[in-house]
Amino acid sequence: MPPKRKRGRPRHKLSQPLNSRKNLVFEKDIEVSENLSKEVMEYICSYCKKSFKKRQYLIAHVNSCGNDTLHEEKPKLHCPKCTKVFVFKKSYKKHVENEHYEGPDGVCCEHCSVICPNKEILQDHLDKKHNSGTYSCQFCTQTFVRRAHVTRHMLQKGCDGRKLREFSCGICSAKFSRKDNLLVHLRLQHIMNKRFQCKMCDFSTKNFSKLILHSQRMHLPKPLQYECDHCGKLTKSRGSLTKHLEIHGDKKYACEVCGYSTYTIEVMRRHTLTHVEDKPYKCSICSNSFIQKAQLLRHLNQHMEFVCNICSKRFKTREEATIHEGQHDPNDLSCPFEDCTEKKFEDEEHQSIHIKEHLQAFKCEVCGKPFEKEINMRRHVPTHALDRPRRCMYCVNARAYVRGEHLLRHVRKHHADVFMQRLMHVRSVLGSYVTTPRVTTPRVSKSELDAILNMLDAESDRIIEDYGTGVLYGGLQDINDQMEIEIPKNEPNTLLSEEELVENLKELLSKLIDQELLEAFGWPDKPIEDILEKVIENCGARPADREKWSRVQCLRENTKHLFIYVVEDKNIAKMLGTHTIDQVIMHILQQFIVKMSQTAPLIVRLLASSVSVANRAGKIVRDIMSKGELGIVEKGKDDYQTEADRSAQRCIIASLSEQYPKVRIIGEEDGNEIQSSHEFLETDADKEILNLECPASLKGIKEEDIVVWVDPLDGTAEYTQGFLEHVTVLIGISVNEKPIAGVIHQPYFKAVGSENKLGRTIWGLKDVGVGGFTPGNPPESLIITTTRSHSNPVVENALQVMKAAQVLRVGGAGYKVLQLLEGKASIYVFASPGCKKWDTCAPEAVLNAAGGKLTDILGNFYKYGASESRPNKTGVLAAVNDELHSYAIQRIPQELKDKLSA
Ligand SMILES: Nc1ncnc2c1ncn2[C@@H]1O[C@H](COP(=O)(O)O)[C@@H](O)[C@H]1OP(=O)(O)O
Ligand SMILES: [Mg+2]
Repeated sequence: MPPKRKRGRPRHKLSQPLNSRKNLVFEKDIEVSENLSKEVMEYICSYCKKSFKKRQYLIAHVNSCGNDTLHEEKPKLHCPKCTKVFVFKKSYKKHVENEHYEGPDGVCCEHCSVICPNKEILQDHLDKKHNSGTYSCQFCTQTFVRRAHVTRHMLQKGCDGRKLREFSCGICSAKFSRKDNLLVHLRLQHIMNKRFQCKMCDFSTKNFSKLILHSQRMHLPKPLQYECDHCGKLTKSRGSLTKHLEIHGDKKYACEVCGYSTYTIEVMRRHTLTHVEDKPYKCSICSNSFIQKAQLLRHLNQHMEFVCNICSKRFKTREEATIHEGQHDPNDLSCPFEDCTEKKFEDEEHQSIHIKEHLQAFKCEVCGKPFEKEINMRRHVPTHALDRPRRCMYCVNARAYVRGEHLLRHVRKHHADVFMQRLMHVRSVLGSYVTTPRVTTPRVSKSELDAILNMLDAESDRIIEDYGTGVLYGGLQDINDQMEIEIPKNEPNTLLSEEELVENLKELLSKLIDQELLEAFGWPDKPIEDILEKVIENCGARPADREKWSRVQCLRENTKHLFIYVVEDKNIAKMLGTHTIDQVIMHILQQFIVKMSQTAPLIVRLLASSVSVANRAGKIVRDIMSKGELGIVEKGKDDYQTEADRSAQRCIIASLSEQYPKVRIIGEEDGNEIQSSHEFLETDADKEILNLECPASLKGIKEEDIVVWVDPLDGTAEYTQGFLEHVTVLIGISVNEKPIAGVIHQPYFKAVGSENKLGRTIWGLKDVGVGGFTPGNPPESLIITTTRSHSNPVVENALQVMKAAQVLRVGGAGYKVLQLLEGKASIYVFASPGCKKWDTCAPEAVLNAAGGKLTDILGNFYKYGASESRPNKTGVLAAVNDELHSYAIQRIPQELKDKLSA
């Protein structure tokens, strides 16, 4: 069928290329009637859009305009009373007569300045300008702008039951509803045999208007374009540019059904139709309807497939498919696809398996999944994309979904209240509100679901905009929801800093992923994000797009994938719905600790707990000092106690006795029976220690065998005098009266390069070794370390006999032993009874584990049983090795030894 002629007056102006002034072609001059003011006329240059009052001015202008392909437009008529412009004189005259009537019997429009000659014309004006869309067909309820359109609609559609007029072509079978269309058809198809030839190329057509279109598209210079200053977009007309500029303003049109907002009213009108079940363009084959005609046409293509039953080749018509099918030989066992190299098959089954492979021609380029229809493959591909996932802002971790329907399914199932509220809103706005809002399984139409999805998208956009892209996690939970979420103990409800996140992820990967695999991916040298991505890719998932997400977002997103694709643990998957990614990470790591602390041997667990508890006590010591209220109490001569001693001891004893109730714990300060205070309870255990391999000799130790000696603040005198680096927290673990493990925590230690971070914890375990510091070789010359605040003539006498190159006078037994361990001194000598079991138990255990030795001045080991007397009456003598220890013992005069043991 020939293409239908477009209705209305032709939009394009006839134009031809011109090479010289001679070739200038003008439309036939308009006869300007006397009563038309010349002021209203103008002649416009179509190249530079300059306007001229007279035609000859325009002709003169053409010479200077410099364009050799000029063409002229018809002069335009400007109405002096309003802003309307006319091309046709007739229209202009009609406009003046009907809308600017000057006679005495004119009727005024109450909405605008128009004056009409009579009521009918006024009614027409009202219909057209002020009552749009109010005329409807009483049979099909379609609405129209004008009354006349209803009549035309009746004639064309036959809604009122009257038989439609039909104009058939007598030569071919073409049928037309309008006589003029039939005449055009006859003229073009059957009478005029002539083809119109393009003068610039070989193109020819029977249809003259097609020739015009062709020459405009192919041979005219690019139409004048208007450029947007904001984004550089080019538009063909000034009007389109004005329209386009709206998008640089606010999204001022909001849909009251779903909250979607946009810049222009046209887009909003189109959007509103998405909420209407009955869309204007209906498919005659199925129940689908569409907003745009192009959508319907695309959809109809899907119905237009006729498939060969043998090779499933597709055809546009049934006839073509049937003819093709007939060409197949039913006994032929070859592949019917022409360009296939596999020709013969053993049997029909093999043949059909092979044919299926041909039919699944569309493969997803990400996962290789085959599809028979390209459209299905296209729908599938975005499931791999993480570019802009939709997010459920009602989950703490803002769970991401690639497909809208999955988000909807999730919200409907897990946030039923939210879903119902949105549904009620949509229905109330659309006027389909149900009287029983609490329907357990409401039937929800597709357009309602689309509206709810739009609302969810708008909500998540708003949140992301408000909070910035850095905060995607933790969205819109109601207070009630938040209360329902049980945050596991020790998991902070806040987001981790980037540094903390990286540290925790490293630990997580080392726990979850096989070491060999990690090393293959570049562990531990490559950045954590690279390794995480490789782990995810290795499991067939696609990592987050680095260009679209920040580093922290990528880390969190990829960790989520790690949990979903790599760990595949049901409980973790469940937790992802209720906790932030950071919380899940912390929870898993905590679980590892709990698991380790349940399975590790008692002595390892106790040491690990002691390290954590000593850290906490150190913080208490610092906090009390920074508050400045030390609460000093004099216990005896040169023996002080502060609030720091008391509080730190309370923390240590409460925390250890809570976890190890049968272990005997003896602290320096009075009140060992101090009640456990939850304020100071520390139940963490150091992970590094929990990972230690416990020697067989220590595995069988029971709680009852253990006595723990606690000096909550060794070097109290120094603490009160400001020699803070001398201060230590000591926890010594003894079994069968011997010190076998110990912790020396230095609350005021400053590591070089990280001066802001205070404190370090040194530990030692028999037959395992020491940790928390870098051991140093003993100094080349003999350096002795001794008391700073508890000296006396006997102590000085013992020092003199050592013939040392240097004597260091520092506070605390713990600090002095540290000096030995770090190679700052080689022997610790204190020939006085002031030290107690809690001062030496931990230092002795650590020194032993490092290969050193601590005894009394006589060379005897102290015993650390619970019933032992507390004071170390015969002084302290410690050295980094046996040799130096023996040397010191030999140097101490017998007279001095006798004096101390007396
Ligand atoms: N005469 C003393 N009276 C009380 N405590 C002493 C005495 N001599 C030593 N100590 C304790 O032994 C530790 C080591 O002694 P010094 O620092 O003199 O070398 C001291 O930190 C101190 O413990 P504390 O400070 O915990 O009271
Ligand atoms: Mg002490």
